[in-house]
Amino acid sequence: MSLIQTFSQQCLYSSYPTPGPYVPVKLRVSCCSPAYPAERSEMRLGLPSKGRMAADTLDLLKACQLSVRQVNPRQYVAEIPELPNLEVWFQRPKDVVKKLVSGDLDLGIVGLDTVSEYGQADLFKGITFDPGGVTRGATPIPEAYLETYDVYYKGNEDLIIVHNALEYGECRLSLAIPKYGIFESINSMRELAQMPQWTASKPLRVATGFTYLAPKFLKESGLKHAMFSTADGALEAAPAMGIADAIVDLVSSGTTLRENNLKEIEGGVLLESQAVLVASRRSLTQQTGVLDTVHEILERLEAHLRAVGQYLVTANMRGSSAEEVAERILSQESLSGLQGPTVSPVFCKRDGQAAVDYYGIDICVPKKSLYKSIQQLRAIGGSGVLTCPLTYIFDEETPRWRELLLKLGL
Ligand SMILES: Nc1ncnc2c1ncn2[C@@H]1O[C@H](COP(=O)(O)OP(=O)(O)OP(=O)(O)O)[C@@H](O)[C@H]1O
Ligand SMILES: O=P(O)(O)OC[C@H]1O[C@H](OP(=O)(O)OP(=O)(O)O)[C@H](O)[C@@H]1O
Ligand SMILES: [Mg+2]
Repeated sequence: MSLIQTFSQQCLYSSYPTPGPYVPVKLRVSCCSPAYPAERSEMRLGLPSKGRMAADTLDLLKACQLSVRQVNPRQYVAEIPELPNLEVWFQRPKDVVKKLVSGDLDLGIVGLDTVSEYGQADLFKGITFDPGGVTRGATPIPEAYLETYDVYYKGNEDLIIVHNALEYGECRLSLAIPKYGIFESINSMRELAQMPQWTASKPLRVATGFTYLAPKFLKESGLKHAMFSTADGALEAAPAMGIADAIVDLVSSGTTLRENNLKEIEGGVLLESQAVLVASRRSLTQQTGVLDTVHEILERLEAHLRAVGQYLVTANMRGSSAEEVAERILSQESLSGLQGPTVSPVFCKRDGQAAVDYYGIDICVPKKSLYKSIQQLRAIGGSGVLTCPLTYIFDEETPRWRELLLKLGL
């Protein structure tokens, strides 16, 4: 698929038909009906098989008591005992998305960048890709592809982001240019687009693995003359090697750009990304059990992510009434809790009757202000302070569940 993209984008978007040093592209296309599989009874969740997201994804699921059980680390299929009738399939992140689009997976966890780049179902409609094909890159694009290309740019709604912020894999997709030479004084996309150097015969050469998002972004930024080459890694070397003028790649700490004398520019961020839970609309609406399973996963994810970094603090406090104790607690800024403190009477027996001298209090506090909260509690008379990390905070309703039902029109 990426070769089809590269091929069509180079020919359509670049101003000249046979791009100089760029490799000829081999492809063969054939028509077929949409590649949805026969109805399956089991649900399938795709997880990254390798790379920086793989371990974090398993860790997150484990923290939600959804541990993945893999009989053999070389096997690509596994299970989550808590979720019956669900198969886990380990795939490369981009293949998770492609298989969601083709209907071979129902759910997946990958970076938003990967969903945005590869989640374009319309490109696949009526086309299969054969990497062993024979057509060469200089061949004119048949009319049918032009139509596909147009549809493709409009995006699609076949994939639904169920949870958009799983709080790992944070990075951004950015355009970067050299700090030196003709780019020394260029600091924004507007300035880059206005440079006189880019013409039909000498377009801006961009190296990127994002052959859908990058051309779309440059086109929208008003950069008329641009062409694209693709590579699988170490893109940051391309400008210094003279292969490209700019790159579009993922950035998180910015170290790789800095070490390679490259800089980001104003307006040059294409996308902010982190891990997301994504589902096929078709599976959600048509396959038995998928929506219920998504509800359970979503509830656990939301409740867990809400609880991350929060501690439950309990203490006893002497007081004349629950209100008086609550007022003392609320006078301290670190002790207001999620919805205010819970204050409950501690009963003791005095002269044969139940009496209250102490109140038990429960508060949630962020880990970073835990010690400060304990100091404040002590200062207002708290004793017997206990703390424990929280696993879940379940709200009355999972906000993203409501959003999902709305998106599905349910
Ligand atoms: N530097 C980074 N910091 C944080 N997250 C990143 C970074 N680079 C990539 N990611 C996120 O992790 C995902 C997987 O990236 P990773 O490099 O592990 O795999 P890949 O690039 O698809 O595969 P490979 O590099 O092996 O070809 C990306 O899609 C992105 O969401
Ligand atoms: O801003 P930084 O923290 O320096 O991270 C950015 C680098 O991380 C990713 O590469 P990765 O490590 O995945 O290697 P790859 O090029 O082989 O994918 C990305 O492609 C950048 O090269
Ligand atoms: Mg990578």
